Amino acid sequence: MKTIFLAGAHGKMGLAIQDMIEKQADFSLVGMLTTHRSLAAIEDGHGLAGLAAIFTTLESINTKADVWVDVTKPHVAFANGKYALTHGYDLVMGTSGLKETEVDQLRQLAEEQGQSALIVPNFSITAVLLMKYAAEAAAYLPAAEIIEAHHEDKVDAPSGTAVATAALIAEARQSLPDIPASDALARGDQSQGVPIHAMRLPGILAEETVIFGSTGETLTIKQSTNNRSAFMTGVREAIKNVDKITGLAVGLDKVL
Ligand SMILES: NC(=O)C1=CN([C@@H]2O[C@H](COP(=O)(O)OP(=O)(O)OC[C@H]3O[C@@H](n4cnc5c(N)ncnc54)[C@H](OP(=O)(O)O)[C@@H]3O)[C@@H](O)[C@H]2O)C=CC1
Ligand SMILES: O=C(O)C1=N[C@H](C(=O)O)C[C@H](O)C1
Repeated sequence: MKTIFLAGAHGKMGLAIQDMIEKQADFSLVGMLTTHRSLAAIEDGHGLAGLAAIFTTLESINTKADVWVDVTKPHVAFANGKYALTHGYDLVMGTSGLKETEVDQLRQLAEEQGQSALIVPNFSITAVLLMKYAAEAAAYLPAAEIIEAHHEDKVDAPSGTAVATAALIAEARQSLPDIPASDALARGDQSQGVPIHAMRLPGILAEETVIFGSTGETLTIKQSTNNRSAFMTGVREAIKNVDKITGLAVGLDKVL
């Protein structure tokens, strides 16, 4: 049996994860961190209220679990991750937007505390495959740009998936592309030398396109997520297998 503490339990991902947990015979949700604003949703009957303890601050938590799953917001995720790793939890961090320095600090904490941590930029299998194929292509095609599109509520940009994809491309390519210097804002934000263009629109959940350019040809790799159910197999596998990680790892592929 895996006991789980869910932070961000009444957001869009949190509610979907509660449903997923309820269907697993070997998972038990023991605690949830949420906000005062979300208490209304709980009163309206959303989620597993009554089956797990609900907390609204880190200081008030008085329960323990094997795994802390975080699907909150970028400005609170680092504090949550630190709390989890220093209070006996393994950590599955789904929240995007952590800074590189924060990831480094969480890695150090996981090592010091003997806990396991998995940061998952994207729980969907198509996104995991897109990142794998993009890294393979980058070894032959160094010039690449990323276009990501998300729903209008997403607070961080570029997306965690786009930043992770850029890191994989940067690591895999053997030469640097010749990107002409430009002050034009429309050239996107660069992450590790890979331009990323971000869109936020109603009607879209999450999409990523990577376009590689070469002499007289291009290669386009694209994935689309249309429903949050696409993330749930990945969340389940991350919870089941996070304890196999030593220290901190990034990417769902590390537990698949
Ligand atoms: N790795 C992946 O595959 C995926 C990652 N994500 C990421 O997961 C995160 C959540 O996404 P989503 O569910 O769509 O966003 P939501 O805004 O719907 O949910 C976030 C929830 O966290 C709550 N929250 C805010 N502050 C705290 C806090 N201090 N403690 C506990 N809960 C808090 C929010 O409450 P309130 O509204 O009151 O502020 C809200 O209910 C985002 O960073 C997103 O990028 C999303 C999908 C897939
Ligand atoms: O906020 C979202 O919705 C998503 N966030 C993650 C990201 O930043 O890449 C994963 C997925 O794209 C959905």
